[in-house]
Amino acid sequence: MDAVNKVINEDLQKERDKCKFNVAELTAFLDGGDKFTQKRREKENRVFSIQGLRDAVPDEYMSHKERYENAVRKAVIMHQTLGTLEDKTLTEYETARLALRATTSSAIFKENSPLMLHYSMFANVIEGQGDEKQREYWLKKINNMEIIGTYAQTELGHGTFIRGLETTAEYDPKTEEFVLNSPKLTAYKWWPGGLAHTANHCVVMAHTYSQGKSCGIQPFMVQIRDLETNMPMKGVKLGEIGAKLGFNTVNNGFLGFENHRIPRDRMLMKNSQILKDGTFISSPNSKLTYGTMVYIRVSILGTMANTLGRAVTIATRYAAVRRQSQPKPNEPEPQILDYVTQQHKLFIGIASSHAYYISCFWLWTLYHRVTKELAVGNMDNLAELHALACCLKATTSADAAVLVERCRLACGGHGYMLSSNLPQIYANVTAANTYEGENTVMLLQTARALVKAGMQVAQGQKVSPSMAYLADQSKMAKWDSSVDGIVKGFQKVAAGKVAACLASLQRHTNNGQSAEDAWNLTSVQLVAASEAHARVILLSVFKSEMDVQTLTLSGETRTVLFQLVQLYTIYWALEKVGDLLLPTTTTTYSVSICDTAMRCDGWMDETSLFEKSTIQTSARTGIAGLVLSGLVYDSAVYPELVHQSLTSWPLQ
Ligand SMILES: CCCCCCC/C=C/C(=O)SCCNC(=O)CCNC(=O)[C@H](O)C(C)(C)COP(=O)(O)OP(=O)(O)OC[C@H]1O[C@@H](n2cnc3c(N)ncnc32)[C@H](O)[C@@H]1OP(=O)(O)O
Ligand SMILES: Cc1cc2nc3c(=O)[nH]c(=O)nc-3n(C[C@H](O)[C@H](O)[C@H](O)COP(=O)(O)OP(=O)(O)OC[C@H]3O[C@@H](n4cnc5c(N)ncnc54)[C@H](O)[C@@H]3O)c2cc1C
Repeated sequence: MDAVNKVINEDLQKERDKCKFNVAELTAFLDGGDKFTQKRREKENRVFSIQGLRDAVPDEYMSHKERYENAVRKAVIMHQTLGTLEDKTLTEYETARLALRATTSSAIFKENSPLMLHYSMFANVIEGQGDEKQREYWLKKINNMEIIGTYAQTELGHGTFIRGLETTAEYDPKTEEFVLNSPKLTAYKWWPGGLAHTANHCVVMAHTYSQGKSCGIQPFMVQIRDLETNMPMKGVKLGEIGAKLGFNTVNNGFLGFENHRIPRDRMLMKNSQILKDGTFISSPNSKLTYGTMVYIRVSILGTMANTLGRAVTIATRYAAVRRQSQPKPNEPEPQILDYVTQQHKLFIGIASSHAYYISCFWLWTLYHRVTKELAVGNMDNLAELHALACCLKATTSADAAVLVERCRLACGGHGYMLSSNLPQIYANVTAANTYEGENTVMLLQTARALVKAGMQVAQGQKVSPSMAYLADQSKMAKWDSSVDGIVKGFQKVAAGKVAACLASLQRHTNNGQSAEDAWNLTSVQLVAASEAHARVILLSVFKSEMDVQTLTLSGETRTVLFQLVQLYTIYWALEKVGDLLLPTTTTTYSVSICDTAMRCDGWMDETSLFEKSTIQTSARTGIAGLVLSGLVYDSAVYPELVHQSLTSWPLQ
């Protein structure tokens, strides 16, 4: 550890020496307590000390096949290591939190692993879709790696439209088997991670038929490879889908069936069942089959926090050590971190990483509550969970992709080097805009719920807690530049957009358009309303969680966390200034956003609106210190991170 703590650059040490807040306290806060910081460090130090995880040559100089084989080699080491580090004393929530903060588990190794789907979706779908006997039988095999699996839903012809999936499973009551087929090329499963060579089992989502009738899309546990020879089973065709923008060691593959027979008990029967005689018993809610996707969408907020956190750590460290240009004659070249434009590029990434992290755990809490309710047949809160998971997954992944690319750009030519790791981080983060529900489609799902809530409000009915603000008819007579005031402004914007969508839908149907065409014609506005709702949630949760969670922290630590909340809130107020300036259908503002900038003069200078979006130099040391002091990552892991003193950034 001492070697790892060796400072490699005097600029970094200089920044580090200025730190005024309690790094250990802040690190423990983000980890969930001192004991978790210790556990995380043990895990990270154990993994980082394994020489076998170091590539003999940079993997970009390997062939596609060599990279895959190298990834398998490391996956085995990681499994053996992380397996021994598994702490059975932790709750599921604590384990998830630890994994999220640990740079070793999800981020660097699992994310690009051929076992990624085995860890992320395979176990979860059995947990969520298997009946008690099936869970008992399969989870043991999965957890001790007797079988390796993936989640095979997407097909060549359909990814978004699950009800359009073409893989068929026809029940044969004579043999009490299902016969799986891929009737057309478009029915081939296409994309599942690990499917090409790694997985020997998978959960297949197939259009199921029994007694000549459709039973909808059901999940099936299917063995696709012989456990001894690893060759494809009879009636199973497998292969690799080819090189991609990223994830090139995840081994994404294709899968086709030709009269492949499986026993009846391979249909996962927690929610729906097919009896021996072929009688179909449908699920109380057909969308329970989609449960694993909701689980992953929730976890994607954490993945975005972790991924963006790594990118902004790299870029901010770089900005502390890179010296460039000579704005003041006869003075040394300044650290590029002293340029306000550089701060403007990076500090929002630091704030966003924390906002996603806090929102992830807030949403996890709802997820676990709804999962418990579903277990006793209570579906009341499933729709709200689905709506939140969709818009937050879409918004955080879209923002993270933009901000990671901005981190790359902020490092100039060196950011374009693969050795910076920023291109690889970008390749991974941008995929989250597509997988687990393409972002536009996800935003439109939330828009469905918003339109429904808007109509309920109009009829004086109660709506779900996360949409309750839609019923707030109070006028914002004067712009309030506090965080709470800006959050309220965003609530008015979202409410106005929802109202405008309702008006548009009504106008189109009044003009004779069908409901579906009216929806399509209004879909751009619906996506915007859904994003506005996501902004309300992200901003309000970040603030409200900080209000509650930081009560026991010291003054300096609270200050720096609330500076993040303020930066995040005002950044988005300025990004969405057009929405905030526009009189919405439910609210008009007598004061413009410029007054906000005026009121935030502790933050901003008094010139153009654009310059008001920058962070004064006096605050430069503040936010940079957060990441340079190891807030985003513990300095024990990135010892060369600097501690940056915080100036007293005026709080509103
Ligand atoms: C974290 C690191 C690891 C990452 C690993 C990543 C590897 C990647 C894996 C994958 O990508 S797996 C494949 C993921 N694929 C998808 O996400 C497909 C997206 N499509 C869908 O989810 C659905 O097709 C749809 C878009 C939701 C539409 O479904 P459907 O056509 O059946 O329903 P609708 O008619 O639109 O809506 C009907 C009704 O149902 C409600 N609903 C829809 N989905 C859910 C759900 N998951 N949970 C609860 N409720 C749901 C929907 O809101 C409608 O309700 P009402 O409005 O009628 O009340
Ligand atoms: C890296 C990666 C890993 C993946 N891993 C897996 C995996 O392990 N298992 C698995 O099953 N799948 C996996 N997928 C597939 C992924 O789930 C799908 O790509 C995703 O669901 C999008 O579906 P699609 O590719 O068919 O795109 P499409 O749905 O065809 O989207 C194309 C365009 O059409 C638009 N569109 C589609 N439907 C609508 C609509 N109703 N309204 C408006 N616009 C619409 C979309 O917005 C988008 O702009 C992975 C994908 C990637 C990129």
